[in-house]
Amino acid sequence: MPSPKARSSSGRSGSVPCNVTGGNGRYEFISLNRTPPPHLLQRQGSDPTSARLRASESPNRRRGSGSSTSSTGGQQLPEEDCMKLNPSFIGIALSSLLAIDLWLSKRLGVCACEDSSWGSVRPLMKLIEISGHGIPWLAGAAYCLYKSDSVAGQEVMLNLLMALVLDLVLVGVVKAVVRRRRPAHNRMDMFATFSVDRYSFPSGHATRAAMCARFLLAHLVLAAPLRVLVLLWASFVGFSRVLLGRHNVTDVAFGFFMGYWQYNLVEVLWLSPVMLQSMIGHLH
Ligand SMILES: CC(C)=CCC/C(C)=C/CC/C(C)=C/COP(=O)(O)O
Repeated sequence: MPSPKARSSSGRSGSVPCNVTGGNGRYEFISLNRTPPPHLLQRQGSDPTSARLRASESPNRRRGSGSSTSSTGGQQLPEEDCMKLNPSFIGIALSSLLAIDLWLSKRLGVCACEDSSWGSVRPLMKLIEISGHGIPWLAGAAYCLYKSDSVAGQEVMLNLLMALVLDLVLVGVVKAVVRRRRPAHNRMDMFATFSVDRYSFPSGHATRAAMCARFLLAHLVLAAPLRVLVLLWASFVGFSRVLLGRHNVTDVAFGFFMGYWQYNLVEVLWLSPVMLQSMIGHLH
């Protein structure tokens, strides 16, 4: 492996240096996508330093002038070098978004502990947290299913239960795959968590809030003030995750997005009484 210094300045065979010194001792920058001016090409070939560096190249580098190179006006550019020297626009945009996300989330984590600037409202935030937790929702849906005496009511409650379980599974899978750590300022004092809940992307509370809000609006809640209340509740659940320092903003934003689409999946998988009866029939 050539040293980093040698890699950045070498006039290796088949490649164009990022910068070279001109005759006046100043650096001249040239584009990788353009053919270098003849005086630079000539200097590449004759300069004893660059010749020495070319000679010390690794076999890999030398192979770079073969099939895995891109041609630029007769010059061969190793593709790996092009990628390093020209970081992609998407890469820069993502790193910038991530930096803004971390900065904003840290600033908004004003209830992360009791002595934070809004530490006094932490108990209220934790109450909102519990309202979006999986256990009260699963227990509530199971209780309503048990108490419901109409077929329509049982159908809705059974599908809500199925939606809640689906949400836990999907969020668990994404968390286990992405493995993004929770913000450093978070205190891990949440009640009843799975092992994947040490990861923060996406927010399980946000997915549940978005999915349940859509579910309630579609099947249960009818009066306009209650519909507004449901939407406010879902928004507060998401926002409280960042205020408590549990999540970064992007975890919650993606959680809302995922929960919204999860509801569409629930509609596709909707269990009708006829289907249930045939499933029960198959079991017997
Ligand atoms: C019946 C049964 C196994 C219930 C499990 C319910 C449970 C422990 C859900 C976890 C809910 C939770 C803490 C999610 C994490 O939410 P984030 O917003 O912090 O991702």
